[in-house]
Amino acid sequence: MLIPMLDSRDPLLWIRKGQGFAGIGTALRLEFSGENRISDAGAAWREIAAAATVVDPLKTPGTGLVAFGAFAFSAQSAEKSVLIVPRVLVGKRDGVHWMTTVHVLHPDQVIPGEAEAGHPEPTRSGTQPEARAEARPTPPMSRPEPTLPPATPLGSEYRISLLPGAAKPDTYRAAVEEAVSRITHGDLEKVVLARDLVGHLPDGSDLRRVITDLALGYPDCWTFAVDGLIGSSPETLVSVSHGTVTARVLAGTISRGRDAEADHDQAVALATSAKDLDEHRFAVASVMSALTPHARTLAASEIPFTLKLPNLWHLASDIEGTLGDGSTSLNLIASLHPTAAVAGTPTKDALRLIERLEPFDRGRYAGPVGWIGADGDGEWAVALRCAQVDADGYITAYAGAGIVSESDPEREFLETRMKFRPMVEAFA
Ligand SMILES: C=C(O[C@@H]1C=C(C(=O)O)C=C[C@H]1O)C(=O)O
Repeated sequence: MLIPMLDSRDPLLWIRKGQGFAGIGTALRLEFSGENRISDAGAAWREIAAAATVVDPLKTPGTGLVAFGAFAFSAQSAEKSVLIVPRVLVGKRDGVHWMTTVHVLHPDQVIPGEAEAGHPEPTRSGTQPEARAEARPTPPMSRPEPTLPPATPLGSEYRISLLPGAAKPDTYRAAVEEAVSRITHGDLEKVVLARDLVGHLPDGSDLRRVITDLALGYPDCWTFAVDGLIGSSPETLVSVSHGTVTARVLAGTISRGRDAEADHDQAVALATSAKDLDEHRFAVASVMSALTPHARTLAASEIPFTLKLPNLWHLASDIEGTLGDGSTSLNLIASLHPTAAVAGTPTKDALRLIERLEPFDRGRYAGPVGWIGADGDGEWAVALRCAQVDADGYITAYAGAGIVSESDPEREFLETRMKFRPMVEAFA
């Protein structure tokens, strides 16, 4: 496992289905803010990648020079958006294991990203599968075996309650009611309204405990930890690999049933709910229109499917295409963010209403979180089912729901409660 190697208070992680990578230490940290935070990051990353000497014999997604990123939802946010290049990255994908070390030769310049392949897993078990040996780079054979960062035992257990923050339950219900009336008046079609829960992490607490719970409990989600933003998101904002672009749009939610039959009925109810299909349609349309100018081919599933998670069902659509304009994954998220799944439709009106009705700064909640490689490929999720843990230990978790004309304040409140479950349980 990668998690035991992480820093206990400042972990860097990107993992799904047991595959992904862990970052240790910081070689480079870049901060961005304001309207152009994502495109500024894209431009900065192009320069860094162009100046770097990368030794990457593996050429697997995530080998070579990689930056983790987390971006604020709003242009007005006080929270910084970041790109972080770890000093050491340990990765695992499709049976290949690697370690990348980064040396910064000049403060304004990152130089070599070296991927060392075929390294044994931290829990050494003797013989190694052949795939790993084959992936080992040949020259220079004389290079010493890289030493993996040590795995350290997890710190003692703790239990933290997350309680309503700036948006109390009644404030939230009132905000939903107001949004429904604005939608009914024709001011906009959909808005996603969130609320917050807060808590405090005692000194010396090991955040790897929370991350382990998330990774084990939500293996099909992207479990991430970037600059204190920790969570397990089911929603792929965009993934780019060798010219192929994919996205998974989620919008429309229902609770799981108590037994198999009730659970099946819930999935059918969701798949046939006019309200949820409406919400979903807006979200797919926003992703399709943002990606279309960059794609040579692009297609979404004909009808959404139901995606089962441990805490709920979602309506989901997968989108796939080929890139036509050489965009990097950061260029694409600059076009995509914020989608109608987390903002609403039309975007500008939805953002204005969020600003007015949510009594807190979303920070990086609902913003893009993920990674980018030197070639621009990368994987980005929408930062959902997450919390920001700041340097003083203050924790803020967020969850929202898409409001359309048929929305009911109590049901939307209960939906946010379901969405909080991963974080509430991981801290409890
Ligand atoms: C806004 C959130 O989730 C988004 C909203 C959904 C909905 O309204 O049904 C479903 C998935 C996400 O796109 C959240 O988890 O906080």
